[in-house]
Amino acid sequence: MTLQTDAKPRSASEFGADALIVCDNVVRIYQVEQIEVQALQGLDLLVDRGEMIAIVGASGSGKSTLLNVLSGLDVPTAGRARVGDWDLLRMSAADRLAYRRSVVGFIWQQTSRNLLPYLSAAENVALPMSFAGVRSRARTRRTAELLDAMGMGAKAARRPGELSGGEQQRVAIAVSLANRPQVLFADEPTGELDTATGADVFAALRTANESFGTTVVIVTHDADVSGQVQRTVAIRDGRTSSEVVRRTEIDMWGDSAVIAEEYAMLDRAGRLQLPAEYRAALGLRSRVRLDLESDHVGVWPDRAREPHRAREVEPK
Ligand SMILES: Nc1ncnc2c1ncn2[C@@H]1O[C@H](COP(=O)(O)OP(=O)(O)OP(=O)(O)O)[C@@H](O)[C@H]1O
Repeated sequence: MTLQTDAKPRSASEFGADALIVCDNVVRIYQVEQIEVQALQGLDLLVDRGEMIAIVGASGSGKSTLLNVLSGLDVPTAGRARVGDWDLLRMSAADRLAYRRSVVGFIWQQTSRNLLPYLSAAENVALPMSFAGVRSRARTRRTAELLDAMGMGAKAARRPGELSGGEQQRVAIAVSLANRPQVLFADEPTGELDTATGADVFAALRTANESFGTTVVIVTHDADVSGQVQRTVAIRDGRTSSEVVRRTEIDMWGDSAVIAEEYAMLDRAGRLQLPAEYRAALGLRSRVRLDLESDHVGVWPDRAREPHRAREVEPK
């Protein structure tokens, strides 16, 4: 089987050695007739076990491609991608099936795509356990536990067509958790829902994370969702471009406030992308001057390029 390549243990210095999900310089190129489309252009991403994160980005930035790679549906062209001990570039077809069946769970935006319409909610949840050979009594017990946790215990006998969109998504989350996956990937899980129903589905994802210990990765355009997770990773042009990290601070009067800080991503070669608005505001172009201070690095425009300076240094 697949599991991490060579029998060597991961060295502590390896990029993301302790992370559950590691994308290291991942490239995915699609060939459409004679044209190459670079959907992922050297993407780096680390996700720790137990995290719940959101991935955001404009249309075409590579979010779906990344989810397809991480969920084992697609294979990167180059780079390194690992989830737990599974090397996503070297899996055989049989490994891929086992990986998709028991290591990862998936929630699609289209509610109808997550459930079989002719089975009840309980039968939908039990099905992946049947495929995995879980015995009948254990299956029944876990099905009830999951549907209760998702607030769907009372509607276990209903078919998807007899449930609202939000209820279907909550059953879908129960289905995805059936075989105790390490990670749950959700692609716009609240995209088809109104705000209140979306909040219920987000609460169910939080239950999956907090009560079942599942790491949750959500691709979303929904600012409400991305504002409620500890970390939001932004993707631009097939790379991670920035992260917003949120933490709760309690002041001396005991009042808590969520502090959100935005970070730019520094890749392993030390490269950093400055936001376009910063570059425009200071006229930063091809060359900048760096100053190392005791607690930060200053980035300054290239003075030699300013018109009056340029004249001073122009050769006669
Ligand atoms: N199967 C494919 N064949 C060719 N090009 C593709 C394929 N899938 C995606 N692409 C291209 O790769 C780039 C990234 O697409 P991707 O679907 O990952 O973006 P996205 O961020 O998920 O967008 P959206 O938010 O619209 O779903 C786009 O330029 C897209 O046209």
